[in-house]
Amino acid sequence: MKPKVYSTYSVPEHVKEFMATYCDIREWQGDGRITRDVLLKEITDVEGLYTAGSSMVGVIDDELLNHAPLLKVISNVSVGYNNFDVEAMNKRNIIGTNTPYVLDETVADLAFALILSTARRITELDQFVKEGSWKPTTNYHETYGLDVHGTTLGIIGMGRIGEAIARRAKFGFNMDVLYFNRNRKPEAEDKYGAEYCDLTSLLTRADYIVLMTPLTPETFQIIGEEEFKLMKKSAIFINVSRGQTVDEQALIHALQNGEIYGAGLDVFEKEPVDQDNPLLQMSNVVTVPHIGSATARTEAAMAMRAAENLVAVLTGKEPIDPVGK
Ligand SMILES: O=CC(=O)O
Repeated sequence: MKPKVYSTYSVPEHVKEFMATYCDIREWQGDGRITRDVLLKEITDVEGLYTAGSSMVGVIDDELLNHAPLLKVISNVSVGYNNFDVEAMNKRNIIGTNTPYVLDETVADLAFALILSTARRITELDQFVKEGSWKPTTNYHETYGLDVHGTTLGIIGMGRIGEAIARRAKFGFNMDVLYFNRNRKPEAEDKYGAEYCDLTSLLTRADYIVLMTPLTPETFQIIGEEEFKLMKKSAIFINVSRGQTVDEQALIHALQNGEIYGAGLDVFEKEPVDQDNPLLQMSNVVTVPHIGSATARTEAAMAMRAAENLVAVLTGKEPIDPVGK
C-alpha cells in the first residue's frame, strides 16, 4: 500500500502525476484556504503533508502533530518555514523541507518591482492617468518621483535572494550596496562590491532598504520605531520577507509622520490584510498580496521541488532541502 499524503491546496497536474507513483494523495478542494479544523481531521492517517505557510492553519505545532501519529515529512512549497514548530517536529522525528534556489531570481525581481514602482510612483500615477486627471494643464512637478540608479541600497538579510537583489542593484542600476546579515559574505562583497555594516549604519545611509530576512525569534520586528527614525526622510522601505519582521504600527506611524518617503510591501502582519489597514489608504505605499514567487514558472518549479522532497523521505532517502535540524 502506498503511503498517504495530504495537500493543503490543489497540486498542479504534472506534480500530482509524479507523486501518484509513490503515494496516495488527497487534496484540500474547498473554497478559499483550508482551516485548521479541517486539517486536524485530514492528517490523522497521513505519512506526508504537502503545504505552504497559511494564516488559516497557523503554525504546525504540537496540537496539529498530535493528530498525525504517522507523519514522517512536512514539505513546504515555500522557502520560508516559519509555519513549522521545529521543536515539536524534531521531538517526533518528523522531517521538514522547503524550496530554496528555484525562487531566488523571481523574488529578487519583485523586490526591484517594488523599489521602482514606489520610487517612480507607478501605481499612483497609473491611477492618475486612468481616472482622467492627466490634463494639458498638469504641472509636471506633481508627477516627480525619486531616482533609483546611482543611489544606495541597504539589504537586511543577505541570503541567496539578497544576493540576487544585490546583483540587480550593482549591475543593473549602478547602486552602492550595503548589507546587514548574521554573518559576513566575502563572496558577495567581491562580486557586488557590497559593504557589510551594522544595522544602524545601514539604516542611516541607505536610500532604499530591503528587508529580506527569514522570520525567526531574532528577526521578529527587527524594524520598529527606533529603526524608522534612523532612516532618511527620503528613504523607501521594502518588505518582501514576512510581515512580522516589522512593527507594522511603527511603519504606519513613520509614513504618517513623513519619517520616510514611502514603502513597497509584499507582506503584512495579518494576511490577507484588513481593508481598514491605514497602509491601504496611503498613495506612497505600493502593496501586493504576498506574490514574491508568484510566477507560473517558478511556482511550478517550487511545487515539483517540494514533491521531490516529500517523495524522497517517503521512499527512505535524504530530502534535497531539509530544514530545522
Ligand atoms: O513567501 C514565500 C516563501 O517563503 O516562499
